[in-house]
Amino acid sequence: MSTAPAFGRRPTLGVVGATGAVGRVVLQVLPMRRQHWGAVRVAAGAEDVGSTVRVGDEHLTVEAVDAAFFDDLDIAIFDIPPGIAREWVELAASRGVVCIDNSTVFRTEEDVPLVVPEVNSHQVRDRPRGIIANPGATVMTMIDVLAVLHGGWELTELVVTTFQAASGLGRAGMSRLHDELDVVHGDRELGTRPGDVRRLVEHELGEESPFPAPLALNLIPFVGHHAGDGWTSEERKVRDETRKILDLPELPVATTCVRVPVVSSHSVTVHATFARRIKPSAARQALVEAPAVVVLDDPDQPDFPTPNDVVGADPRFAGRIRQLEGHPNTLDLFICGDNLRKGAALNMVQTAELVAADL
Ligand SMILES: NC(=O)C1=CN([C@@H]2O[C@H](COP(=O)(O)OP(=O)(O)OC[C@H]3O[C@@H](n4cnc5c(N)ncnc54)[C@H](OP(=O)(O)O)[C@@H]3O)[C@@H](O)[C@H]2O)C=CC1
Ligand SMILES: N[C@@H](CC(=O)OP(=O)(O)O)C(=O)O
Repeated sequence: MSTAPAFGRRPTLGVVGATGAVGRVVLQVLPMRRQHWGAVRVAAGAEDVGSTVRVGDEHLTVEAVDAAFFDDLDIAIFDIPPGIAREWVELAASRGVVCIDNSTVFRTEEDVPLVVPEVNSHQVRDRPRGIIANPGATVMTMIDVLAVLHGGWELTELVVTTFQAASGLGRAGMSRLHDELDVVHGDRELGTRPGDVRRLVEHELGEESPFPAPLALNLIPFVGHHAGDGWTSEERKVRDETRKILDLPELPVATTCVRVPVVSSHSVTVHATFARRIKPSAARQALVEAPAVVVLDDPDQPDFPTPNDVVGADPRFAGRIRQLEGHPNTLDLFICGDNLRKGAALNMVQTAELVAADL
């Protein structure tokens, strides 16, 4: 569809990859926000075509992704693997569909905005190619918080460690973690001898896995692939996407990305340095006032966020806010957020709504 919807007609939304880990959450988020849309259509890979998915009370038939699918759409959300995203997104955009893509493919391209509505909503209009990129879930976990702190104290340096859930690798990641947990269940000696978990998991499930090491009873300090100089692709993404969203192209960002045996919800520790002196109490108050952030921070209770406690929730949850003695321009904190929800699906739907309001 190459023209704006007729006056009074609500736009038609397409969800491509509707049966995946993120796509399913898009369909869960939509019923509460259904008033923005006319028809909703869904598409996925061959194995799901013809099946039915639900958006609230509506039952939608999954269509094939082909040129015809894009004919009647105004806006499309893409939650498909990066290897096929460029082809379909560019085809849809060439047919006048405004595309919001969740893959890594367009995020660092100069003429594609990378949008978080709470941080840089104005950029949805600056889409010369008709394409808007959605940030990775890891950056989404911390970006609202960083934007608030940057607004108050001017960020000059970041040191980040991530604790990423299995669902960051979609359905395949969640499924593998559950399979491994089934295998390690019940043996209380397991984990006490070097390599015993790896031997058992590989013996029972084979060596082929979406993860580069066993995840059950373990953690993996390597997410993505090697991107040069010892950094992983995920660590480069955290740096590049953070710089682009905050418009700080030179910001030093040192990240260590770690996969942990959590089903869903990413967490990060942040050690941030600012141009101005920052008091933890003032930072806490600024975060309490931020609409998309919830502060859970009382060391005496103790009260802090954990990934499992926040799964399924929309906000980012911040806690453990403190400062290194003698370093008044720094702040340390811990943040959790559902990587499939605001980390991916909800942010895309909110961005689509901004576009829809303006068509
Ligand atoms: N999981 C996360 O935390 C995040 C993921 N992302 C990105 O979002 C995208 C989707 O991720 P996720 O939901 O985790 O992935 P999943 O593997 O869980 O789902 C992939 C979806 O894409 C569909 N698909 C696969 N191949 C094709 C094809 N050839 N043609 C059409 N549809 C196809 C699948 O349908 P079928 O099963 O029928 O093949 C499925 O609906 C990826 O680009 C990922 O990098 C971004 C941020 C966070
Ligand atoms: N890569 C993240 C999930 C994510 O944000 O996807 P992307 O690769 O599209 O940035 C993870 O593995 O946890």
